[in-house]
Amino acid sequence: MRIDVVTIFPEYLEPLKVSLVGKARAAGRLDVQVHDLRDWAHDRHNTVDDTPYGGGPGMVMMTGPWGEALDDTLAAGYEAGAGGPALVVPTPSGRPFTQVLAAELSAHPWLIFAPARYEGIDSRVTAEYRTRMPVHEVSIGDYVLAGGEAAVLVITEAVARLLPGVLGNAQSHRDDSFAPGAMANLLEGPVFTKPPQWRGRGIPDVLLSGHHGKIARWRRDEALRRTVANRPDLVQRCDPAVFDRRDREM
Ligand SMILES: Nc1ccc2ncsc2c1
Repeated sequence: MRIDVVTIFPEYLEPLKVSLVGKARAAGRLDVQVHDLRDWAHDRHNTVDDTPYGGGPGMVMMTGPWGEALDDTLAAGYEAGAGGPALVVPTPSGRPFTQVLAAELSAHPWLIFAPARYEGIDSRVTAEYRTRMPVHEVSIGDYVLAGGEAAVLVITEAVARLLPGVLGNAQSHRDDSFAPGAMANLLEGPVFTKPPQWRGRGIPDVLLSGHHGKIARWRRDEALRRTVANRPDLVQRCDPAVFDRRDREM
């Protein structure tokens, strides 16, 4: 997969050089290119925003720099042999980002991220590029951020870990709270590792029993307990088998 990010804060994307995404880049499974939008703002002040038509607070990112930046980014990607681009626009008014959407995005061979600052990007930009490629407007949640760069980090990590060969232990993403399967829509329960005693706190006996059926049911029960407490909205989406009282692995 190729990822391009066009942003006025390229340094915000430095974390894409470390950890899982950094390793995927080093292994050649992911090619990430970050571009400074101001390189396509040609006035003396490298202006990328202006006041909104119709009035109102804040500033809107202008068509000019974005159009030139996206055209050049597309040309460079095609030149490098990439194909099948999709534009990803992180925005609070976008479709909620979920594991399902992460899987959808991971199916594209090339993602171009256009994180906005200020009040957003002139809507003609997405209208223009919708004629050439899929455009995904994506929200990572209902809170106020200064821009979309943090969302690029979140979306990129969630997508990269779904790419073939990126996760060392294939089991890991099958066990995720939000991955398909019998434990889907259940939050992860408590986890423990050595030492067996820490500040007078031990390990639940069942986890030391070696009884896989009992361990599996305990984990289901604890996951259900946490899901009811923190995400009651997910409970109705759980596989009915999680409520099965028998000691059995699922
Ligand atoms: N403020 C805010 C909230 C969610 C979100 N998702 C992508 S950019 C963004 C910005």
